[in-house]
Amino acid sequence: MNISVLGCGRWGTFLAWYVHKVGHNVMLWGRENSRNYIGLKETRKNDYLPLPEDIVLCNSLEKAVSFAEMIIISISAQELRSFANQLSSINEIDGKTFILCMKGLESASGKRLSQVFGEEIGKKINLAVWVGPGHVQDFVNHIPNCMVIGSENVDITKKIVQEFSSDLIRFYYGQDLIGNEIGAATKNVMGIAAGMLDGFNYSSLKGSLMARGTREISRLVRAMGGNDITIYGLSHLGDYEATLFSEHSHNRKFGKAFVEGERFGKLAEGVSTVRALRELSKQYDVELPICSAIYEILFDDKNAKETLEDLFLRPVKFEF
Ligand SMILES: NC(=O)C1=CN([C@@H]2O[C@H](COP(=O)(O)OP(=O)(O)OC[C@H]3O[C@@H](n4cnc5c(N)ncnc54)[C@H](OP(=O)(O)O)[C@@H]3O)[C@@H](O)[C@H]2O)C=CC1
Ligand SMILES: O=C(CO)COP(=O)(O)O
Repeated sequence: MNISVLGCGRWGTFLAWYVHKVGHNVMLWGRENSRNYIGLKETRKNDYLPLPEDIVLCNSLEKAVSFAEMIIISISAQELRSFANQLSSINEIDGKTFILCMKGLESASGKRLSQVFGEEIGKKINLAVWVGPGHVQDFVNHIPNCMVIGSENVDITKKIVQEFSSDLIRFYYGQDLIGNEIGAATKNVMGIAAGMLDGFNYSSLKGSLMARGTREISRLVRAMGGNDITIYGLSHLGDYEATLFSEHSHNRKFGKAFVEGERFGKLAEGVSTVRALRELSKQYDVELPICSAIYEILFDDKNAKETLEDLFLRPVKFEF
């Protein structure tokens, strides 16, 4: 099958490498002036992997769209609305299958990425999300993982899983798009919290963070009409090792650098997601103590150590 991947950063380039490895013809799109794109064009590699010669690099969106039956998108979540708007003017998108491989929520509205994409595209397309644990560094070293693909159409979910399954990635069919998207986005906020704990030498608290983080996000998912058990699946709890504990996680590194007074320059999606969560917490009247603490530390200039320690001063309550 012909597959295009739109976005040639860390994850997009990996996805192109992966779908090529499982036997597809692949076109990888990047912006003309992108440092990532130019680097790949010049050297056929990036910091993570060598790009096989028969993956076609291209910077025409029209060409990338018309080439493929399935189109994977992996760009920064906050850019999805304007990018989808650009895509919507391309006639050939009708009837194609789009797969969002990103973990975020629109920060101003709290909307899920499939909602944002659907609103802007306004054409008849198939839409799915592909999330769950996995770092490029592990996959290229042949370390397998499990991930989840979900959509509102189970036939589409099954078709994508069939095309992309391999002994490197075992997929599960997602059953709850709300839970999978909220779960994938919010694990990054827990990753930032974990990085802060690491920065304060409080790493032993990450077990508690796992227990209480899943609990508060599952309450949100339920209020939004999703299934709270989804949060204990691959998109959220299943991604904690790769985020809360991994040396590769950008979100964890961001949180650690933040409390150490350093700057972490790479994309940490949890920063924008925590803004979205403030909005969702109000919209659905759900208390999100850990997410609120991270918001106050990042955006209200609250003292990080005191704010995290204040979580211990909350009234005693039943665990579940
Ligand atoms: N296991 C998983 O499912 C993983 C998922 N991810 C997710 O993938 C997404 C991307 O992360 P990552 O690859 O690390 O980020 P990077 O910063 O490495 O890449 C982001 C890419 O988005 C592109 N981009 C940004 N804005 C636009 C725009 N307006 N139009 C077109 N392209 C744009 C950038 O372009 P340019 O090259 O021009 O800068 C860049 O290529 C995130 O949502 C992240 O959470 C990441 C890792 C693992
Ligand atoms: O989603 C990921 C791992 O599954 C990547 O996490 P980071 O963006 O924190 O590196």
